[in-house]
Amino acid sequence: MIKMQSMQAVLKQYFGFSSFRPYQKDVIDKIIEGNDSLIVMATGSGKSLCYQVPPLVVGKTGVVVSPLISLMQDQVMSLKQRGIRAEFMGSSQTDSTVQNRAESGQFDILYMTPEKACLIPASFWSKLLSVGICLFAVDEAHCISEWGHDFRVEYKKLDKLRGILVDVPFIALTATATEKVRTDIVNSLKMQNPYVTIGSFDRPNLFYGVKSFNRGQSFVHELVQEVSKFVRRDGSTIIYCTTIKDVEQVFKSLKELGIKVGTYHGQMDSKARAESHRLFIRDELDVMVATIAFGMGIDKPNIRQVIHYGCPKSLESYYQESGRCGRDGVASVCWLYYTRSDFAKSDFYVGELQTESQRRAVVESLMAAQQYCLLTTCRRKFLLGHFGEKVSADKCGTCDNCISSKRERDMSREAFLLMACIQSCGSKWGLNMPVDILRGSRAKKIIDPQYDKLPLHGLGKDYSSNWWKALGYQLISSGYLMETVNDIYRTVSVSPKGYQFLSSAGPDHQAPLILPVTSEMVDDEDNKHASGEVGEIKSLATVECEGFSEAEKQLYHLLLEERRKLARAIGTAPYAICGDQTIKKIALTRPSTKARLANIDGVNQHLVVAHGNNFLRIIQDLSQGLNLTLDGEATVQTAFTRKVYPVSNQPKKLTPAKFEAWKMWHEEGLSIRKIANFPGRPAPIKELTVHEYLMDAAQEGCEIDWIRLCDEVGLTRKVFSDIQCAISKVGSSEKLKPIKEELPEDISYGHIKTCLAMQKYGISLDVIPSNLHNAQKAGQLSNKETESSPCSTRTSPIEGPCEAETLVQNSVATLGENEETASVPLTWGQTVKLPKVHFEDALSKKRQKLSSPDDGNSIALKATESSLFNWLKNKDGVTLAEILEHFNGSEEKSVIDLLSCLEGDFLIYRKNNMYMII
Ligand SMILES: Nc1ncnc2c1ncn2[C@@H]1O[C@H](COP(=O)(O)OP(=O)(O)OP(=O)(O)O)[C@@H](O)[C@H]1O
Repeated sequence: MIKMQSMQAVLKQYFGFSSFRPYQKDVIDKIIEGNDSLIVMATGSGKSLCYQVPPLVVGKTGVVVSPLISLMQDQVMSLKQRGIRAEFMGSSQTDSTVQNRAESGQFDILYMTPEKACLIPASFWSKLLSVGICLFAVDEAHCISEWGHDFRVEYKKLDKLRGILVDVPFIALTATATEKVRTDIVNSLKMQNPYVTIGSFDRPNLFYGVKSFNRGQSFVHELVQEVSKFVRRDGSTIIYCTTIKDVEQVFKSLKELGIKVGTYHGQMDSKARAESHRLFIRDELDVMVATIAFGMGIDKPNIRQVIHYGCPKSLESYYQESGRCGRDGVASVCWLYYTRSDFAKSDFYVGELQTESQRRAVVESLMAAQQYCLLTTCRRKFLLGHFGEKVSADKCGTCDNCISSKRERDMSREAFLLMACIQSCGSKWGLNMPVDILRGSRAKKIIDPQYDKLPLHGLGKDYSSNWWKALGYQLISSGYLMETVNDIYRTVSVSPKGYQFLSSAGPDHQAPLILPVTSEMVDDEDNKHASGEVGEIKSLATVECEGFSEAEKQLYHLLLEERRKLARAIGTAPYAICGDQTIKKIALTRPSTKARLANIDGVNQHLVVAHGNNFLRIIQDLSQGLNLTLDGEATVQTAFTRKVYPVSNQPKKLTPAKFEAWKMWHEEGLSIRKIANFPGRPAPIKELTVHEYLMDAAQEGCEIDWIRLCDEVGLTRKVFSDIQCAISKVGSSEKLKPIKEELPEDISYGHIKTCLAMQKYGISLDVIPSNLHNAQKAGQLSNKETESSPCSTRTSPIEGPCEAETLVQNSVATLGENEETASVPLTWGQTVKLPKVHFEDALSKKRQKLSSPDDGNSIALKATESSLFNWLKNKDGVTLAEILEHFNGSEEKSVIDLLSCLEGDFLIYRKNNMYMII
């Protein structure tokens, strides 16, 4: 329990977060207990926190091995902005004192390259061991395995440290690891009975889409126009190209449009690459055009779009690279553009590989990426399936294939021609040969084997070669054709299912064969240029600042600019100070005191201590200029009630009954109960069924007012967070039953499904008002009439100014003479020495000051700072209403003031409008 409180305190104090993400708490616990651990979790899921928190809890150094200097530098920069003592050791470290300071235990977190870890003398380790080392973490651990997609030889040598760091827990972390790679990691690092955590690979806030394109200048022109619009509206973009030539071409076109763009590739010298990287993460560049040399571990949270300009060489690298997108959890988009020629690059990727099995692995990886490109079903399901994760739903609702209603038509004649042609030329070629025959080619490769004499020669001239290849891949994915790999060569043959079709057909008669018209086919059939389709990016872009008033929007942008200036002045990245989402919350709540600022999710203690006064002054000045009041009631909910995609017509996959139910609820405002018992029905249906209809409608992109829905089904913040806890305990949201079993009886499947849907669409808990108008008792979804009411868009945050001494004063008061100091700016740009705050000391001293509980039976109980604190100590979180009920002898305003003071002192915190002890 004590450890838990410390973990929670560390989380808020240093990171500014009020809750752990799934798995984090358990993993941290296990590490603190001394277990070796293997952590396989999605990109951007927060793995780093698992090794960053333990050193702060136990007060010993955590050593982290990381493959890239730039990655380590970014991490160190961010940690320093959180008041954490972090450094890196590697060839580019210019500070010669780092090693001495490291071995005497002066760092909480110490990063090093694998080379450094292996080469540093044993005396370094023994000195560090004597002062205390709490973990040895290997980040991007898939680099250990030759089976991983990014093998590094030096990683293989880390095992020799096992004999030196005998009782130190070894932690391996990666976002992509097949079973084979996982076993390799555990064996290579000689892990002993490791605690293994494998989370979901899903990134629910990412939209996945694919398009075919041609590498012509006109396409590049269209693309850069769209990117420039996107950048202006939504934010940072990375464009990954497969060649340096493409990088240069796209870069040049963007530059000509006046976009702030940089490049990153292997032919740039290391200084130029580092500068480009630095400018991008510091928001000085809006677009980075790069080869895959740029990427692993980039944790700039506000990248809103990742475009692949050309098919990647494997789905593993696609997942890693697209995983740079939307790391703050906000909806973001990942587009992949491919051309047919990308699929023929096996020769290029196979390069120097010696063995057939290595070459085969590369070809198979490329084939999986090709399959992803040509898919007509849910891309997310395919991607997750590739990593061994089963998804029962056929549609995710947030990929291009799930949201667009694809055209289909009978292609039996064309399928007959292609399959017959493959059969006629002996099934020993890929798709190119039969397609060239059908298109009547007279190339040498056709004439020599006399394929021009085949009766099918020239019968397929009406379609382009790309059209035929698209059909070929449709037939492969629907099982009429089979593709086989021989060394690096692929051949296509007719499958038993295809034979069946051929044997019952002839040139003039075939059974109907309905297939989707893919985007490549559409281009051909409608004579439509691929470039015209780029425009779709726009309609799928994230909706920034939805629900903000005009003035709040302005304030948000001004605050972003102020954060950027501050970051520049202190030489850090804006996101290291705090994330965009935190700035949004500041723009909406406009705190007037440090206590209120500290209460915002994402605000850590270092920010409050070092920059709090400046932030408050700027918030005040800007708000005044925009006629906004301070301590505004957060219209936060509306800001995060993101619409999915507006739908005017019935989505194709939604049955009329479901669409009707959604229209009655959404457009006519009828309650779920009214819809279930609608007089027009032959017989009433269950309310739970109506609720499920609404969930299906949401899945199909219909707009849902989540506040109203939560209100109707009784999904309170408490219920929502109970469900989140249950999910994190179960470790997966794939099956509902185990989650339900972790929860009280009165929390229904309906609640769980709503909660999951909201998580999936990235809808924050903040949307749920603290006092639901109609909130039924949980679990009574089908029992009570819940007339719909106009949706409340306002919560009731705690009001009233805080007259408490400020956090800085408190903290300074607890410091001894010899406390360490940290350099922080006084105003934007100036720096002074501020005492380094030891939070635990402050906390314990504050606790000692408090007297024993005066929780009595008196009729009118008065709240004091200490009585309030002691009473809260025994509670698992209470609402303001409950506090007021208990301390019935105190005025609401004075209770709120006391709470603000305790919050300001970091003794209590507020989460989902519940007050808890840190
Ligand atoms: N509990 C939390 N609450 C809010 N944000 C969090 C939490 N934990 C981590 N984050 C944020 O999530 C982002 C991603 O975290 P992190 O860099 O650790 O991801 P990762 O799992 O290592 O991903 P990758 O494998 O792609 O590098 C970071 O910006 C981090 O600050």
